[in-house]
Amino acid sequence: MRVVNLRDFEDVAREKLDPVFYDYFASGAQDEVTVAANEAAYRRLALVPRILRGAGLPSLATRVLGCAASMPVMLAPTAFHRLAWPSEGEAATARAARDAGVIMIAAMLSTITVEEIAAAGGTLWFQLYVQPDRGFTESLVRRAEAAGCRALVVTVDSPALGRNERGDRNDFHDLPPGVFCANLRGDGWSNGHVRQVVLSPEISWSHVEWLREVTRLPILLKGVLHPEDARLAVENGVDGLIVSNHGGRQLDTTPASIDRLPVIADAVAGRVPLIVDGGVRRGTDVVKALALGASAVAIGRPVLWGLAADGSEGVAAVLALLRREIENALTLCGAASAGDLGRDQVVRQGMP
Ligand SMILES: Cc1cc2nc3c(=O)[nH]c(=O)nc-3n(C[C@H](O)[C@H](O)[C@H](O)COP(=O)(O)O)c2cc1C
Ligand SMILES: CCCCC(=O)C(=O)O
Repeated sequence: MRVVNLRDFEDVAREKLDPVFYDYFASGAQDEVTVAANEAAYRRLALVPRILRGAGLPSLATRVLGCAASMPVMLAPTAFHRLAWPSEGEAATARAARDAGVIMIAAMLSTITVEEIAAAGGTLWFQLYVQPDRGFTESLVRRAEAAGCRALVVTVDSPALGRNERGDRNDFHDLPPGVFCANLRGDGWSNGHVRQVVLSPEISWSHVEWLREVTRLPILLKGVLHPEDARLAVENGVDGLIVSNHGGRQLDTTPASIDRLPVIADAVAGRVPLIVDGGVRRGTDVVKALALGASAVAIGRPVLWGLAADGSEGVAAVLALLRREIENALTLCGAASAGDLGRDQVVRQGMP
């Protein structure tokens, strides 16, 4: 099959993957209402182009929290890349991100260590699930710092694991032999013993305060949907927010993340950069997010589809396709760069 867009990669990946792993990647919580809503919401938004602005070819390069990126797209943290590409896992993803000049947010639940991911040499941020064991959490932060990660992304939408019914039907509750959460096999643990990740409902703002003292890295909160939480985050010294519903994998029936972006942009009023993820599949989706106040978007599943299809080259192809689409959409919008878009260039389809 000839692959011409991001959705085509999902078809290729579905053919290649063990159906149980495919379901793990594709699925969301319960009825998957939010999974569908994330993509549907972009389709309900319409782009209003400006004309005759002589913008020339658009520049996609940007900076987020001091990190240069060749385009306003980053790799969302996703767990268990060796389920998609067993030989190399996240190392293949990291090479593609490096070569494309985009920021990769390495998941704490990666199947090779953060040090091994960092060896690719690209710009890396580290995603953390705060563990009730503060000593262990701090040791993960120190490892991420030492590996050269440039920001800490604290996932805050997971006080418990979402109810994944495809996983239940498939009885998928353990990783296959030889695949494990490499960062959780810490020093002092007997060979082969891997800590269990704990998703704790006790995580609170006090942990954010504590992390603020533990590290000088910029801290982003991932999974913010309420404007009051966005305000509290800024008050608590957080440096950036990821507007996200975890790709519809945590609380089902949450709103589409792109529909929350404007209210959160109003709440933070430019004080910290916003990244949005969930359902971004087209260059036009990226342009809509930028126009509505995002500094960048992040993509989750499309990266996994590229990885499953063709390893590092598959991820590279996904990023190249998206780049071309963003360039095309910006040009057709009359914009010279991401910053050249106005909020007035996005309206609800069917509305004046
Ligand atoms: C298979 C899979 C694993 C994920 N693992 C994590 C994770 O470990 N930590 C995290 O913060 N988010 C995780 N996410 C959520 C993503 O970071 C992101 O929010 C989501 O995938 C964006 O939606 P999209 O897949 O529609 O692009 C995961 C998502 C998927 C699909
Ligand atoms: C225990 C968490 C699993 C990783 C994750 O965040 C996801 O699958 O969405």
